[in-house]
Amino acid sequence: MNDFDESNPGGDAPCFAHELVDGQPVDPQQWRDVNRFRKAERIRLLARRREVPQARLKEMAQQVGAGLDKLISPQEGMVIAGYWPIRGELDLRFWLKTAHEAGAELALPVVVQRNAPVEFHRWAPGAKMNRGIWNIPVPAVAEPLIPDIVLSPLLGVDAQGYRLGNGGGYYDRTLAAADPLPRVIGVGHDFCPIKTIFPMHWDIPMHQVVLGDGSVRDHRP
Ligand SMILES: Nc1nc2c(c(=O)[nH]1)N(C=O)[C@@H](CNc1ccc(C(=O)N[C@@H](CCC(=O)O)C(=O)O)cc1)CN2
Ligand SMILES: Nc1ncnc2c1ncn2[C@@H]1O[C@H](COP(=O)(O)OP(=O)(O)OP(=O)(O)O)[C@@H](O)[C@H]1O
Repeated sequence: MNDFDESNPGGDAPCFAHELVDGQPVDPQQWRDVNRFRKAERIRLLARRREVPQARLKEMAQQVGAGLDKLISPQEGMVIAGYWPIRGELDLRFWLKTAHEAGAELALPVVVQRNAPVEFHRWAPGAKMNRGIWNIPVPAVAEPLIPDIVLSPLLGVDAQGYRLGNGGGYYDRTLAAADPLPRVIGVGHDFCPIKTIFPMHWDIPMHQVVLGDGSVRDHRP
């Protein structure tokens, strides 16, 4: 396109070859490049996870639990969303159980519709579960709750606190629709950090991140 072409003083028609995400234009070529990078990183990090022995996964979960203890004082009236571990994610159900015993209410993410925000449904340790989309276990009784705190499982996290997840955009959509924004605490393995995920306008940085080496990072107030 040449806006200064004298034979075409009005300039070319503006380029509408943009896709809209959340009502905002996204340059398709940039998104293609970023998507390719994220895909490769997901594959690398998932492979890395698969190499971790069970005993080390347990150790890392304990470390994350200790980190969460420094950040959160579970109490009555507090709603904490955890997750049911899949694909080598850290199993923090022991920590959730303690939080529940301290009076906090718990919830798990449920994909109720593809490419839409997730809902958080009430859960307690031992509750009856069903298989949801992608076979992820979800509470058999669907009682939506609004969490104050969301523990968000990471595949990767960048230096600014942006999350690389499974690639469905579920947490991003959920947080974009949430008002007020809950406190989002990313949790993951010690090898999750990457330099940048090349954040796009819909990516929302997490408040804090706790990793399997016991580290706790603050990213936003
Ligand atoms: N434990 C846990 N529960 C969770 C999440 C999570 O990351 N961890 N989610 C956090 O978002 C939601 C589920 N997100 C998911 C996103 C994509 C895929 C998935 O399998 N994607 C396919 C390709 C995409 C497709 O088929 O449409 C794949 O990876 O092969 C699975 C879960 C809700 N529950
Ligand atoms: N707020 C939003 N509204 C509409 N689409 C969105 C929104 N947020 C993300 N998406 C879409 O979701 C897709 C995946 O996004 P992204 O790569 O950030 O996934 P992710 O955060 O790794 O996945 P997940 O949250 O499921 O673990 C992108 O194609 C993006 O366009």
